[in-house]
Amino acid sequence: MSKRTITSFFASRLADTASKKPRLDSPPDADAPPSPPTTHPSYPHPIAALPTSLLTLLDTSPPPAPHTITKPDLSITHYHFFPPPTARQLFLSLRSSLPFYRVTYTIKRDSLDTTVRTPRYTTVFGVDANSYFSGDSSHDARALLDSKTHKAVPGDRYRNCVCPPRPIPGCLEVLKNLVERETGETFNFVLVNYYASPSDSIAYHSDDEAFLGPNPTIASLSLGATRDFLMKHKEDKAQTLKLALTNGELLVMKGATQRKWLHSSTSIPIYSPTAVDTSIYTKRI
Ligand SMILES: O=C(O)CCC(=O)C(=O)O
Ligand SMILES: [Fe+2]
Repeated sequence: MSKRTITSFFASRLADTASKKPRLDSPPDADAPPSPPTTHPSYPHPIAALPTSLLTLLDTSPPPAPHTITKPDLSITHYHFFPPPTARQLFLSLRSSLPFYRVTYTIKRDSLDTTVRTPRYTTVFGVDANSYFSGDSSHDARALLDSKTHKAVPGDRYRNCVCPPRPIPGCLEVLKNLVERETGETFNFVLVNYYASPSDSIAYHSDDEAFLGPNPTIASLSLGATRDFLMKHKEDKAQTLKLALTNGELLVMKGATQRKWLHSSTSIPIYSPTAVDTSIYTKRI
């Protein structure tokens, strides 16, 4: 590449960056006091807002450069969405503010009921497209309303639901908005997995639950340690994929990907007190 070409390449990148709008809807004022925590009766405790200094970093991060992967029945785009130091601060902030839990469920093993604990921490927010929460994350008495009638949702609508509706707290709403702006998609669930030790992982599965629709878009933001994301085609066993998801990377799966492929996330190979990981998993319904 000639010198002239390199210069013009960087000149156009700089021009792009300068013309890019701020990434956040309301860019933070660095001197503003932190927003109050988000509260709701469905939360075990108030959920702290992201620190203002971190919001400022999110707003000034450079625009990400997407990469696409071409394989049969697969639609994946991935981005270096946040610079690693910003992603690390996000990880620490969310790890201390979010109410994580281990999901347990019961299976029959040799006709005995056995309780299984999932090998990761999780926390889920959002509600399906039949309902929505009134107000926004600055309101603490947000009511669950029917999407069509705009009246209170009947008490039994989510009675047997494994993930009872919970409004998305402000700290995750910010990230959801950034992902929506970049991908042009809208999401109404945010699931955060926290892999707290080397033995934490998620087994092969696809996010193909009926309520997600036939071709759901799933965006996954990785924060913390680099971790292998493994994929295999459901029918064509020769088709596999291994991606090392790094701190601050955003992976977007679309189209037939959930119908045709399985994905899993391994436990991390080398453990140190800092090599823990979380992924923010945003689902569109
Ligand atoms: O943590 C990840 O990257 C994947 C998580 C996942 O596949 C899920 O929660 O369904
Ligand atoms: Fe998944």
